[in-house]
Amino acid sequence: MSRHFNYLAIGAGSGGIAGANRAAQRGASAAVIEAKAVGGTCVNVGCVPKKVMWYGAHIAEALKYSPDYGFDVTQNSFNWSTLVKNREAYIQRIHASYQKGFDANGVTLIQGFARFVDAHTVEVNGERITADHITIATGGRPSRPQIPGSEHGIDSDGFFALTTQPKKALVIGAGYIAVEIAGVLHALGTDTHLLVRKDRPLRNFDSDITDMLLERMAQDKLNLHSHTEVSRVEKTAAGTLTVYCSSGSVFNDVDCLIWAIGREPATDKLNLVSAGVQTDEQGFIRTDKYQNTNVKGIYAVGDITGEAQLTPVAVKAARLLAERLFNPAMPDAHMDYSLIPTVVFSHPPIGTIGLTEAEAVAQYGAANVKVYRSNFAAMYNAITAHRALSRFKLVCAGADEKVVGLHGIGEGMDEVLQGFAVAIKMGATKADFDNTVALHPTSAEEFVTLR
Ligand SMILES: Cc1cc2nc3c(=O)[nH]c(=O)nc-3n(C[C@H](O)[C@H](O)[C@H](O)COP(=O)(O)OP(=O)(O)OC[C@H]3O[C@@H](n4cnc5c(N)ncnc54)[C@H](O)[C@@H]3O)c2cc1C
Ligand SMILES: NC(=O)c1ccc[n+]([C@@H]2O[C@H](COP(=O)([O-])OP(=O)(O)OC[C@H]3O[C@@H](n4cnc5c(N)ncnc54)[C@H](O)[C@@H]3O)[C@@H](O)[C@H]2O)c1
Repeated sequence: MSRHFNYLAIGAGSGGIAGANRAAQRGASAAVIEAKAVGGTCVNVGCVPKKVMWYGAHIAEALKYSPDYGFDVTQNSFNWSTLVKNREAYIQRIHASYQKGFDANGVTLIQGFARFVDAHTVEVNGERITADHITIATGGRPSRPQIPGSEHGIDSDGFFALTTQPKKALVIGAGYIAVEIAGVLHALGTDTHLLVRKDRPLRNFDSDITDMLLERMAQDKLNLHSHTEVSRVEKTAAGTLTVYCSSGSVFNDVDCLIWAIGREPATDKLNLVSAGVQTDEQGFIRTDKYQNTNVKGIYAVGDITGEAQLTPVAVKAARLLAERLFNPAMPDAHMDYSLIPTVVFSHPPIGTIGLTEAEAVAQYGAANVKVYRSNFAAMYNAITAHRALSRFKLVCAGADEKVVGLHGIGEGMDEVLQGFAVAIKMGATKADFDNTVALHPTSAEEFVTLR
């Protein structure tokens, strides 16, 4: 048995789905192969379940503030499994809507694990499938450290598989995932410890923003352990974990250890050698700006390319590739990887685009960089005993004070960023920000009233 398509995506995650649908909309016969669940990391074990958990944490925080708003509420319990059940039902609905989209566009979904046979052929479930154009969109998986007992921990996939709430959790790592999972667990009432190897999490972010994150973590009593690296994990007879660190500290009675130490590309089992596709030493498939790999007719998009590992990046790159291949009006379509906005769903959320202050100084020289910042109490917390600060910051460069970086941490920052990202992508200057009438009373207005 064999089939032929104009366009074939391997992996039905953010990039694979977006590219196959767009190719079909442009008249190509298109198929996508998925080994696990449609929607990939984002829908099943990433953005979507994470954001649902974050909203759950948000409600826990609102309950904490509610007495100051006049509510006399008795919270009897929090049922983790109800939250998980409703979250998974939502994910099932997303699966169904993807199938509807495939049906509407005429995309063929093939369930199974794909391996290359040659540059135009893949094999799945014993069937050979050929295509004029093949896009590798296989994403990645969580990494594990090579230390004794690491198998006693779980990773972000395991976190989303938890059906009961951990009592005492250790989250290891300093990136997005570690910060987000630790924040959710802490807000929902787990005794949470975030362990980072250096002084702080999110070290690539603007230090003014991470300073405020550290303040807010301390205020909320989330246990951050800096300069703490796990060296060994042991399981006790009682089933709990004892976690030993190279600093000498030991954590006892841990019932959940979560590794959030980065992700590795899923290229190892694809048999790329048969197709002649090269990877870098870490296994990522590097492409040119048109998503071309080193083999003609084979492309890569999304996390597998090692570029910014974000769903909208995978989606946009895949759609633009499909436009280039099948839309004669867009022969030069390609993704612009500059100025990608990003949000960390911490407590409160962080939003950022462009250069940090340190990066701007390195690029333009200190004399050519001007920074504006504001610390303020968002009105949400103005009447609560919990007086929490937000911090917003603009990094400007050159005589015309072009805004080259915008950073914020505070309630609502996740929603504030998108509109400002448009302005910055268009090359807005500080004067453009100043010329914009504020929206009052909001946190966002701070960005157009900075002095
Ligand atoms: C915990 C977590 C939270 C995240 N939160 C956010 C967020 O808030 N915002 C954001 O923008 N991004 C977030 N991300 C990142 C985002 O999920 C990824 O950037 C995005 O999913 C990448 O899409 P992709 O198409 O490259 O790969 P994936 O979504 O990983 O999809 C790859 C698919 O390929 C399949 N596959 C692999 N090999 C084969 C094979 N040989 N044959 C068939 N199928 C195969 C896999 O099963 C998978 O379904 C998060 C990630 C994680 C882990
Ligand atoms: N809100 C979002 O948009 C969002 C959320 C989650 C993930 N993501 C994407 O997924 C990607 C992966 O996230 P991530 O958090 O897994 O990776 P990451 O690369 O952002 O962070 C991994 C962290 O783990 C640390 N680390 C590595 N080895 C370690 C060890 N042995 N012990 C302790 N710490 C160790 C690293 O120093 C690094 O800080 C992100 O880069 C991001 O693009 C995005």
